[in-house]
Amino acid sequence: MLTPKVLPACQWWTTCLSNAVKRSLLNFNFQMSSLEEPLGLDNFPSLSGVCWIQRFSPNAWSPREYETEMGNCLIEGRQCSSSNSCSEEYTWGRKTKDMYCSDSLLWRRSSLCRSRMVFDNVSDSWYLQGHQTRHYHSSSNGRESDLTNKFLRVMPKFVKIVEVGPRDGLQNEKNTIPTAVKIELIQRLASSGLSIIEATSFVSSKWVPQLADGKDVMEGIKHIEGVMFPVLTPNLRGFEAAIAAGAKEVAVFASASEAFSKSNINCSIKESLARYLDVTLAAKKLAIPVRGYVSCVLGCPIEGEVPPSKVAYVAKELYDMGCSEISLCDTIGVGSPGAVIPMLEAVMSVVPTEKLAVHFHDTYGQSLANILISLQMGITTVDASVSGLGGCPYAKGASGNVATEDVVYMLQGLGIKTNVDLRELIAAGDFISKHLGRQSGSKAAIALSRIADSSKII
Ligand SMILES: CC(C)(COP(=O)([O-])OP(=O)([O-])OC[C@H]1O[C@@H](n2cnc3c(N)ncnc32)[C@H](O)[C@@H]1OP(=O)([O-])[O-])[C@@H](O)C(=O)NCCC(=O)NCCSC(=O)C[C@@](C)(O)CC(=O)[O-]
Repeated sequence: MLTPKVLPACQWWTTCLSNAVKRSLLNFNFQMSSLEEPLGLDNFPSLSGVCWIQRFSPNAWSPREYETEMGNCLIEGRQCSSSNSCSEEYTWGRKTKDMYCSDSLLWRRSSLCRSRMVFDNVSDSWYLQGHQTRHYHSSSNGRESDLTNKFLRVMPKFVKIVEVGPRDGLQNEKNTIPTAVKIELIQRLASSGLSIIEATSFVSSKWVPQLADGKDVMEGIKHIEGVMFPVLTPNLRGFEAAIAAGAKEVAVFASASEAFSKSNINCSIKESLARYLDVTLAAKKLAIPVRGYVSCVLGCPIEGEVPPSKVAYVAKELYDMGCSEISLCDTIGVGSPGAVIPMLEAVMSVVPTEKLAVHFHDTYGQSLANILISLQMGITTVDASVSGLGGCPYAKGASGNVATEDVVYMLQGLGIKTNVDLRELIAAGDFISKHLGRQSGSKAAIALSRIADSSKII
């Protein structure tokens, strides 16, 4: 039972909570919506992930100040204990409009910023899935912020996104995409704020016919300023063609798997490295930066497992020959964070972390988790493809790359800057998806397109 002394304190806290929510939400016109539609975010106020975090950080509200002596609190007329047991349990599916505004808002807020909301632990969080419980318990001062910091302090403030859609994305399409469409896609991507967009390839058109118009694409985008347009070059011939077409940055692509190297570029790893040495030497003379890709870092469609030591070897070779950045590619999207950690650890022991990028395909739905763990390990450059376009023609079963929209959405939720306007990016994704006649591969883009006014969210 609550003592008479405790009861007013709790009621006051409940009122404070409700008022704080109302004040903090920019005087929005909040309408209750059915929690039967958990993603119905139409009425969300327009706040970036960062704002949400600042406004709703546990410290901002200092719930511990309102905790009862007994560790109990009466919320909305129900008594719950700090042990997370509650006399009445509700699943979210069973929640209805009867829920109080504050409850609904808290759930919505935690849902929107779920990736950023790292609190004490599940039982101490603002929202308790499956429970009506709302207890703002803190047994030791500053515990929430310590834990929040523990997870977030390692995160970079800025992540550089390398957009690979026009190259990695479109190289795999069955139907040829008109050059004009490629150029417009690149223009739209550049308008969204992306500053590095891999534009095309200078490879054999017999091998990759979809990108046979590389020269024309380069011609069509040469007026775009402030954006780097690296292109793929498999050998010196490709490098020379790329430079003649106006390329200011190129990329070479080796593999950590012998079988994939043979299948993709028709030579062994050793032979490919010799070719790339020619490219990097030629590039050095022209002060052209060379990006190096390592494919199959978490598995090969032919060989299967690929040891981290092999990945580290190829990455170091590329780095030593002068590649300014090494992108580690899970070509078939088979890896999960448990595999990313040892792979990155091996590569980081031979190549400086700041020279590394990650490149995930989303075949098994692991890309965002893999990116998150990579960021925690110090990576600050992420490859992505608008609308999740992509796949390698020589890696059967590989699905598209992680969608750039999903990456930007996650990074925004973490309060990490990218300089990318998500709305413009989604518009670019819509453009190419419509052209290809299929739905976007970006979950964030699909979800946001269903919302009447997405400007309230992003
Ligand atoms: C490497 C080669 C050229 C070897 O190709 P080849 O057939 O082994 O060797 P070749 O030297 O005999 O060349 C064959 C023909 O291509 C010509 N050729 C030769 N070089 C070029 C060139 N640069 N540009 C245009 N044409 C070229 C060459 O002149 C010849 O023409 P032909 O005499 O028969 O008329 C070929 O295997 C090739 O082009 N492979 C490219 C494969 C490719 O682009 N794969 C997709 C990109 S990699 C990828 O997707 C992975 C990545 C990066 O995204 C990361 C990931 O997720 O893993």
